[in-house]
Amino acid sequence: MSGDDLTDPELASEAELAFEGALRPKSLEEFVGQTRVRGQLQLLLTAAVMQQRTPDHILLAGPPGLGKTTLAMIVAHEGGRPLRMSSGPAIQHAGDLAAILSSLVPGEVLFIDEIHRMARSAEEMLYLAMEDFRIDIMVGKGAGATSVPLDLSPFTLVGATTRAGLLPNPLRDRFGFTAHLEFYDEAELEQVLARAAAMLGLPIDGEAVAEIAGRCRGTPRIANRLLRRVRDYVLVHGSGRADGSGGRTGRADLEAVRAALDLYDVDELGLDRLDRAVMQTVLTRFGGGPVGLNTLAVSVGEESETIEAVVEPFLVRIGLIVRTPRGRMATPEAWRHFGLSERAPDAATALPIDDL
Ligand SMILES: Nc1ncnc2c1ncn2[C@@H]1O[C@H](COP(=O)(O)OP(=O)(O)OP(=O)(O)O)[C@@H](O)[C@H]1O
Repeated sequence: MSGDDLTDPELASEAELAFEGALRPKSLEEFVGQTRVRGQLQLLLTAAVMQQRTPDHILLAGPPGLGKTTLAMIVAHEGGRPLRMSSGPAIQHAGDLAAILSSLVPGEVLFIDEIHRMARSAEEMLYLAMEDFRIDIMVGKGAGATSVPLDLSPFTLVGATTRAGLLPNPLRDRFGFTAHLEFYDEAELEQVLARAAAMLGLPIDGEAVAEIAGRCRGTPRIANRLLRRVRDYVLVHGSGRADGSGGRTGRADLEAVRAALDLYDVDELGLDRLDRAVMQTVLTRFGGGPVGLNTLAVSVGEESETIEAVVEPFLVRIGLIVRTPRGRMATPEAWRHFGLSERAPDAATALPIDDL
């Protein structure tokens, strides 16, 4: 994994998936942060148990790596229900969805990740399934085609999306509850990291934990990933102390964290190359903006969906960019962070991307 990939909340290698699986909290109580969402979910799940029915359908919205899959697993686990996992891109025809829905057992939790990427025909089938636990299956073709109703077992749909705005209203309205996951604050990330370090058997200093928490884009997935790189660093070099007194099995200290994260090009705000490229484009090529999303995406050679769902929410959150009706604009803080003084757009004097 390169330095860029290290802070990409969407990427996850197989080894990382196994590692994530081991670190996933299994209950709402163990789940760190998102206090409001946790309270709302707890109420919804408890009420369903008291009424002996399947919980309402749940939509989890928010940037990648904040715990949507983990929460879906918890919904199943807390209710002692089986879990079926699928994803929008895997459902390209209504038939794909019909096959899944018709094989659900009573009370099963169906998790559909990236639900906004499901085929339109499947989406329409889902409306009836969510509302009446029923689907209509088309048999035959052309004039002779007939629709045959099929009853389904009651189930709970947990949909996850990084782009709630892309879901058609009829689908969004059929979820009984929508949870908007927020980036985690540093105290919460410190808890995530301390828990993960303990599970990895990695002794780590408090200030080292705080340093990682400040550089992981408010995202537990990145926090855990950076922690793994720090663990590697300590394993190979010992702790970061100049005198090497940490030894090969040393503690992860502040020096080790700084050395490991600098090695992977993760700066003190957690910005990676793509973030920096976006900021540089806004600042130097467009004089601080406003600049439209598509122009920005083309300028940095990235898909606008990635800029909108992954890069921008974080840059907005840390106050480097604001969204205005006319486009994205850099804040005074952005000019300061990049050591530039505000000036008019001037393509001729734009810095090459590698200068930042
Ligand atoms: N609140 C939390 N407390 C502790 N660990 C967490 C929390 N949220 C997420 N994690 C950790 O972060 C990792 C990523 O979480 P998860 O896969 O649930 O994110 P996601 O939002 O579903 O991401 P994606 O949309 O990319 O699938 C998991 O391994 C989990 O251990």
